[in-house]
Amino acid sequence: MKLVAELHSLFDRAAQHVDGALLASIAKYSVVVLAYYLIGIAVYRVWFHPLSKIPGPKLAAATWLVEFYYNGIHKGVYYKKIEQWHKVYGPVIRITPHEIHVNDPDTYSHLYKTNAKVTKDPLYYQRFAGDINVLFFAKDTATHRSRRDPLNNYFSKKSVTDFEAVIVKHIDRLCYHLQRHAETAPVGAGQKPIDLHYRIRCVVLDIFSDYAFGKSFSFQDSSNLGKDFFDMIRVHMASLWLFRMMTPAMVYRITHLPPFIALKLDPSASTYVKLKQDSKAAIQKIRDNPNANDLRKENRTVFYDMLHPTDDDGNPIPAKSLDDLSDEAYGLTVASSDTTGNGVHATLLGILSNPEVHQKLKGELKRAFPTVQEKMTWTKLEKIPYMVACIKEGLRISAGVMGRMPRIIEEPNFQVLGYHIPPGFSVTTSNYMMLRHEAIYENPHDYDPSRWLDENGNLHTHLDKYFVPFGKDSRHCIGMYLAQSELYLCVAHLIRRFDLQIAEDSHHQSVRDLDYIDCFVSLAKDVDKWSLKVFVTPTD
Ligand code: HEM
Repeated sequence: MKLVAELHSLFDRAAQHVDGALLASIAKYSVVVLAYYLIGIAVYRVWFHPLSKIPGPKLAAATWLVEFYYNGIHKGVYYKKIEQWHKVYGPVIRITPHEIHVNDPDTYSHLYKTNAKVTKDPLYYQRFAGDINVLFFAKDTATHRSRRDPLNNYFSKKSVTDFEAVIVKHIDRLCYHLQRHAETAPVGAGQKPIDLHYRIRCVVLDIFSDYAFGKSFSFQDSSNLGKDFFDMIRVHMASLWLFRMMTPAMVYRITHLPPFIALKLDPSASTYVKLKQDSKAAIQKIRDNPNANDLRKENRTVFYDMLHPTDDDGNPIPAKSLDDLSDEAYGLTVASSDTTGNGVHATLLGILSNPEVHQKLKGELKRAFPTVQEKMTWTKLEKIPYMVACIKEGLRISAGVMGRMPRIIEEPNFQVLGYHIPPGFSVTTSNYMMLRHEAIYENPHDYDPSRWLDENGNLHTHLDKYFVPFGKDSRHCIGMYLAQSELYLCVAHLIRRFDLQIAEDSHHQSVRDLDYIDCFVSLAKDVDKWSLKVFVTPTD
């Protein structure tokens, strides 16, 4: 009451004359009012909020600043903090004022099933990119379906298999560069190691750009191996945690500034601006191609189909604008790059740092493909149990999406391990924790393909229920077949065609050393420490 009376007298005085002392008083009282307001909100969130009974650190329940501290300031380490909190507070914890994190395999299956009554949490997803018209960020089920349906067919297993020749063409290019490197000098007689870090990621992007636009970025043959692009993703992803503190409208405006303003404010945004401009130009070219309607099936691209969408009965429906399509292109390019790149990286590192695994896989590949000229296909590779086990283990360790995948609950009676979660609040688990859960995997941080095999060397299926690198619900990865075919073919070609030997000055000597950033896609935490340097000898 005293405060209210003082504010009254303050406004009375303000009405009579404005002077410096008065302004200072206004500022002082504004700060006091704001402080009371913030304390009030924090008290409400911690003790009176519908989620107040959920265990967890009080500070994280009171404010989003805790998440910002670990992810924004300490560069994406919140997932590690959450993992520690689970050890202290149990499998269900509150990690932001409106979000519950669960570390329990059976809850994962309950939350991420195709018919679950949940939607992606807009507070998490849209705060990062604004309300843009792309698949990844679609909020409600109807919008999501309208964005996913035109793409589904294109990313089916059959479509990816039909595209295999192009995938292999880009992997052959990588093998060509390795062959050339091996010719500089034999191992032990002056050959320097070659770093596969960017080379692997370039293959992935060259394949994706060919798939999406019908024209490859050809990063493998560029002088800096696409480094600008990958650096740009890391800068963009790191800034996302700052965006989360803003409204979607503000984020949209920042990420859609006219290029000349964006470049003035931040010259390092040039790769982002260029990528958006290039993809828009590529899409425009497909649109304006006078022969577009005559394009043969095998020449069609993702964006050809998106420019000519049809409804379920095959009738044409209006296409998205060029700006929206270039946003979609950006989203798909980012979603496909480090996820798959890290998968190949972790799988190779796991194999090469375990001599027994390396020899066994090489032996199996030699048995299935006796000469290096023999054509390897994804279908044939999937028939080799040890190969499948090696890829599964790489996908498990690299986890694709390191951060969480929050879903808003719509069911009125949603229960998680005895806690009631009211509709409208957000529940999440993490693929990283699920794929390294101690109750499911023995020595979960080790690369061990044998965990996927029975005593006769055949694949067993009893862990499949928990194997979720691509998610499980209706929002599961649309690119999962493309990613898997790249992984199988890239790893198999490199292991069958070369003897690769990790150099001692390669930063990582085992998958345990790989350190990631908490985000939509798993990014290398400290990219300078992610070299994968190898000596190369071609095999007969
Ligand atoms: C090893 C590689 C990959 C892994 C492990 C992976 C994993 C995932 C996961 C776990 C999700 C669900 C994310 C969430 O709910 O927040 C997801 C979604 C998605 N992924 Fe992937 N991904 C990979 C490669 C790709 C590729 C190659 C593409 C390119 C087309 C892609 C495009 C997408 C898209 C568009 C979504 C959103 C789908 C939707 O909301 O309907 N991903 N991915």
